[in-house]
Amino acid sequence: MELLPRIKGPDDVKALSPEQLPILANEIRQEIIQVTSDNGGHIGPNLGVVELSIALHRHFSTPKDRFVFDVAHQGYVHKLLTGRYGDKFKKIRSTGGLSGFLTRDESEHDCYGAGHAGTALSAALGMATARDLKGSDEHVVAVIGDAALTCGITMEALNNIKASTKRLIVILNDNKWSIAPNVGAIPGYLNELITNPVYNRLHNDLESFLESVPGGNAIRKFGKKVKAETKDFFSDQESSLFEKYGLRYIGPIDGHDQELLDQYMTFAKKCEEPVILHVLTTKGKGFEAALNNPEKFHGTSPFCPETGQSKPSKPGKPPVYQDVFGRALVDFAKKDKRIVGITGAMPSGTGMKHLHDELPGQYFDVGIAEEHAVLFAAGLATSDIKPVVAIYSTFLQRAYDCIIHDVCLQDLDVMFCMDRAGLSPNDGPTHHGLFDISYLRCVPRAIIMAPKDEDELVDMMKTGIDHKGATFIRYPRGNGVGVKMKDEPEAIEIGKAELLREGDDVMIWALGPMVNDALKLASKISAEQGLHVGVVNARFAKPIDTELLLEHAKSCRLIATIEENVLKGGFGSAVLEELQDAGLDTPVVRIGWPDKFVTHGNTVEELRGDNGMSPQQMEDDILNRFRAIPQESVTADAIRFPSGK
Ligand SMILES: Cc1ncc(C[n+]2csc(CCOP(=O)(O)OP(=O)(O)O)c2C)c(N)n1
Ligand SMILES: CC(=O)[C@@H](O)[C@H](O)COP(=O)(O)O
Ligand SMILES: [Mg+2]
Repeated sequence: MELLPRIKGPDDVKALSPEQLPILANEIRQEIIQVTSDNGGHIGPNLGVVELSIALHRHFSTPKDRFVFDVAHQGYVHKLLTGRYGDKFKKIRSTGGLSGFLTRDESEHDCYGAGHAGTALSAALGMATARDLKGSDEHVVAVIGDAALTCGITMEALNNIKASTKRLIVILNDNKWSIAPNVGAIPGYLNELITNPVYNRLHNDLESFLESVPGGNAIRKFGKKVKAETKDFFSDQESSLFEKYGLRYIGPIDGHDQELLDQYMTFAKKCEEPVILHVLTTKGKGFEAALNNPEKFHGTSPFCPETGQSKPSKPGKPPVYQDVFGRALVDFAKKDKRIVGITGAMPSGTGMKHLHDELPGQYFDVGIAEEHAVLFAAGLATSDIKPVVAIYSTFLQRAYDCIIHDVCLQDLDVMFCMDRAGLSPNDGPTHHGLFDISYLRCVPRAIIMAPKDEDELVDMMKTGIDHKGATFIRYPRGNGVGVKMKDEPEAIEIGKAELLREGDDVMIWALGPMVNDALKLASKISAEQGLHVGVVNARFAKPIDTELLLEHAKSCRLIATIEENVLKGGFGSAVLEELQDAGLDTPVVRIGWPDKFVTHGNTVEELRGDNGMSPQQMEDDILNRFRAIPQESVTADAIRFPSGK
């Protein structure tokens, strides 16, 4: 009988014999490989933390003890060990299945949610401090990756630990990888700790502890030998960066050695000071294809479990927006050496890898450091460099003040390219880019564009590169619409919309790829309802083409807006503001995302249908609103609903 199905929580893990643990580890790996081959997901990070997660559940007991995982993309093993094996896990990241990250409402064992990097240490410190204030005795364990150390918030928390608590356990899961190879000074420093082990300064307590456990003496002797050999490397009083921050540094140890993990976890639990246990793991361990390509298998689409080959997508699909962006950026950067590209540890996801490969001198990966990326760009822009900052819509939320205070207030010339604007269906609420129009529209000097297709994306990049000031281009995850690309991009007049279809009953003002949905809708309503429905490709959420909008507001019975953004403060709100400012009361129906966090699901279409944004729902919204307008020339029964209502 397999072990995994019997594991309902930490007590079941603790009940296993040491001999059973590798069997359990293997079962977990097979389950993760199988399920992610069907659903896609973060297979690499999770295969790397199997033994570590087992050790955590053998030494601590959630929900009383608390685990805080950074990003929480590596929480699949924790979920499998806390009763979520089975149908729910088989649908992880899919409709009705588990979240691909931890969320507080999914399980009592998940004390803290995530999806964005860098939050774990601060949250864990908050929990430890709360414990101290209440006088309770639970353990708090933060699990952070090596790339989490490139994140400023992690360093802010590190700085605060010593002043805040006496007991906090930090597990540094060092696999040398972010999504791409980790960057900056941190990996080099961690490597120093590995190649010249800081060695945990065999204090009496650790030394006597190691004497008391089987095999401990060997570790103790190794430690003394290393200390002797490295004494010139580290003077006694300064052994590691972490100890300067007031944490006891232990490690590095093999994060796949279950026995070693047991010993060091036992020791860490006894520490009456904050401790960081540096474990070395291998991303993708147990699956050859992931070992050979850690970047691809950090977060992957469905694949063949035997070969690791991605499951074939429909032939002839249009290019994905990130690659259109990346290739165009290379072309622009070749023509203008002032152009540089900046990514926050997302070269492949943003398409910046194309610039890295072709013009490495004009490429910068600053790590998981979005605030720094924007400030770095601001500094570059003061010296006649044209920075192009490629950060997902959702991750750019991190750098909001830097956008306002540093780039726009100083009127600096920076172009922001925000991929994943719209839904990231499988990643869910932490990754949907549904707020950027709202959070940017109120910022003076911000110019916000959204292309209707991949060809217009490149035109908007040209527009942003030519413009002297802050421009933001937002576009969705995934494939373009398959239009022919111009040979040479053409800049667009700032604030100029594009009239695609005439109409005087209803004018649909759509933004971004929703323009294509709007054209289909207009044709259908016109054909079925005998209404004259027009479509405008708005192109700009700021500034709006006020002249054209007011012309339509005076000539049409209804203005409809459609956007891939929340309605609150979105593009439709901008249209309302313009009409009000002009003293016009033309009816407006706004179609966009509701004021809620949209869960994860299988597809964009499915989530749209769940949130009132299917084609039929959009059509009904428009007709309902049109029908409610008191108009002598159009009687209510002249409007037949497609469904015959
Ligand atoms: C603020 C933010 N920026 C970027 C990302 C994208 N991202 C997700 S995981 C990851 C790398 C994490 O590396 P590490 O912490 O070392 O964990 P590992 O995947 O190696 O286990 C990145 C950059 C994110 N989730 N949040
Ligand atoms: C966990 C994380 O934030 C990234 O791995 C993210 O899931 C990547 O998203 P894309 O797959 O849309 O690039
Ligand atoms: Mg890592």
